[in-house]
Amino acid sequence: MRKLVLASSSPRRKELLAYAKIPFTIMVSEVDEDFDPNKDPKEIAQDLALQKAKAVFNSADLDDAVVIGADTIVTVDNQILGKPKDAEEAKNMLKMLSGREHVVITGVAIVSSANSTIFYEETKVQFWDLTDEEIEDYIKSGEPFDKAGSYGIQNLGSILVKKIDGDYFNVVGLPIARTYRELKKFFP
Ligand SMILES: Cc1cn([C@H]2C[C@H](O)[C@@H](COP(=O)(O)OP(=O)(O)OP(=O)(O)O)O2)c(=O)[nH]c1=O
Repeated sequence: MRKLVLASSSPRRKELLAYAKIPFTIMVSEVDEDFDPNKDPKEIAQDLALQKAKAVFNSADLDDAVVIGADTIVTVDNQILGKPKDAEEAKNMLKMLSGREHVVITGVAIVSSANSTIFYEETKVQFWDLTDEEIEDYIKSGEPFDKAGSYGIQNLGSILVKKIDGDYFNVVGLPIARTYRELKKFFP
């Protein structure tokens, strides 16, 4: 049986991939997540996903394995919001997102020795108007810091969200239904 490897340190991705009931192991390789902000966000998310998957694929004797990597970014006003560096940046991001719609893009790369697949999913998310106090309280919870756009829809961040259009799991970090369909092609 071919081995599936998740190239991710994200506990959310581990949980979501487990839903598909395909056994997998986790291996993580350091990838410098710098990107050119002038590039198309869809390309950035897919490029970073591919870099993560390739870094793991090339780091060990994984010739027969299938490696999956993903990257999630938030875009609003043609700006790309990654993970906040500090509370100030988290505050600025949440202020930008308050009362309006933004787009969450997750790029996914599935790499094997014979062939690879790269795709993305996008989900529109609309936030309620947020008061300064709500933003401060949310930052104090610590939740924004390891998340693109400074929020996590799956926990306390759920109370910021008015509406979503698209795959919920894509926002959390892995569009699992589409990913499952693509993965099945590697495990006929
Ligand atoms: C918008 C949003 C993002 N996120 C998370 C998903 C990703 O883990 C993170 C974006 O960072 P990523 O760089 O995509 O992933 P990561 O660094 O956490 O993990 P790895 O690179 O090892 O795979 O933001 C949520 O958990 N909930 C949300 O609602």
